[in-house]
Amino acid sequence: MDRKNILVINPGSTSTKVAVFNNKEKVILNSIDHKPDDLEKFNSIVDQYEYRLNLILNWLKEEGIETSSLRAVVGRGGLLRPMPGGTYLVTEKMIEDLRKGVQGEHASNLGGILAKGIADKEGIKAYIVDPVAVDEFDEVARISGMPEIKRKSLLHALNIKAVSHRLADELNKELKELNLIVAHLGGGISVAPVKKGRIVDVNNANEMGPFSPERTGSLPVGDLAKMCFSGKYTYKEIKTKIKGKGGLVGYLGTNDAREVTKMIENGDKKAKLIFEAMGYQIAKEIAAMATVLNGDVNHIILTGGLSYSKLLTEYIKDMVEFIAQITIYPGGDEQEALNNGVLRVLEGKEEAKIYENEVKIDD
Ligand SMILES: Nc1ncnc2c1ncn2[C@@H]1O[C@H](COP(=O)(O)OP(=O)(O)OP(=O)(O)O)[C@@H](O)[C@H]1O
Ligand SMILES: CCCC(=O)O
Repeated sequence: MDRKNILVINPGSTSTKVAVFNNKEKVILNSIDHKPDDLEKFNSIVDQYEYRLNLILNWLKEEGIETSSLRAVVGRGGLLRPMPGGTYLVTEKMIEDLRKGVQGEHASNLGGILAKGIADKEGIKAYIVDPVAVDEFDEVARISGMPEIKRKSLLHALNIKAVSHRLADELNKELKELNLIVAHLGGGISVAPVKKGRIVDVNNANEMGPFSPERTGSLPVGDLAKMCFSGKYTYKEIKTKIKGKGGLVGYLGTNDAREVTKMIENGDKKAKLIFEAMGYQIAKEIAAMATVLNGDVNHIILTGGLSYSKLLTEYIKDMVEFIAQITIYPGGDEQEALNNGVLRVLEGKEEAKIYENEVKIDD
């Protein structure tokens, strides 16, 4: 059979998004949703491997797509060791680290493992592209202010790199000619200065920067320390308050910006204040990243699900348009970004990186 298709696997906490591409053309796309009951029985994310693998293989069968038609398989990469961005071949060492969760557990740790599982059976290559552990920081950006704690690069690298490439293409420029600030506004928020294609700084989307639909972002540290030692909360409860029950969820009981917009339209003053505060913090972070680029900013990009909200984007625009022109790419398409990453390699525009050559392995 003619091997023409690329299988894309993007495992999330509540779904596994799958797609098949023929070159740039999306042949088919599906979101396989997982009920909480189905996932709760597993002790860890990697234990979900067989379960998610079978769902993907059954879906391919139902759609009449033979695995023998696949040219390559690509998965969303996870919390690996800090690494430069790019498209990576999935190697045994990478699989070992994805299984261990070297920087923690994340549903995307399964992406590379599932991709390699399917690719090996077909004797083809498996890849990951721009995982959340992409780290291209300037050294100065790692210093936190407390010697025991380092600033970490954990971010929506896949979409940030993808929209940066998209804007460069649309401007008919090379990415390495541009200085951009990209704000991915999703369930979590990453605001990154992209200097000639390199993400030289970013708020750690899990625990720093602006608050988001369900995360607190940065907090006054003294008050947080007091809360941690108040005896009222366990470590797990505090972690959930920071990520999961923070941000819009903490103040308004929902992580859905559409619901918040309805509340505001119905005259809810608290909802208006909180939503504006989120815009205010995002705008401040964008301006902070402009200083990282010494004010030499060609363009600001707003992307992610929240950037569908005109209310929010207009608020941000009003505060930061003095810095540079703003382009909005609502949503983002991670499946397309994964496919494009592999195509860049298959078409010889980029070389696939080898994980163990790019990261520091000291264990
Ligand atoms: N049409 C819309 N108008 C306003 N807000 C929207 C719209 N569509 C999605 N959102 C909001 O976008 C947010 C989710 O964004 P997104 O889908 O990018 O997040 P995610 O994929 O769950 O998480 P992440 O981007 O952190 O990986 C939610 O608050 C959601 O309500
Ligand atoms: C760690 C940042 C990416 C995410 O929120 O999933």
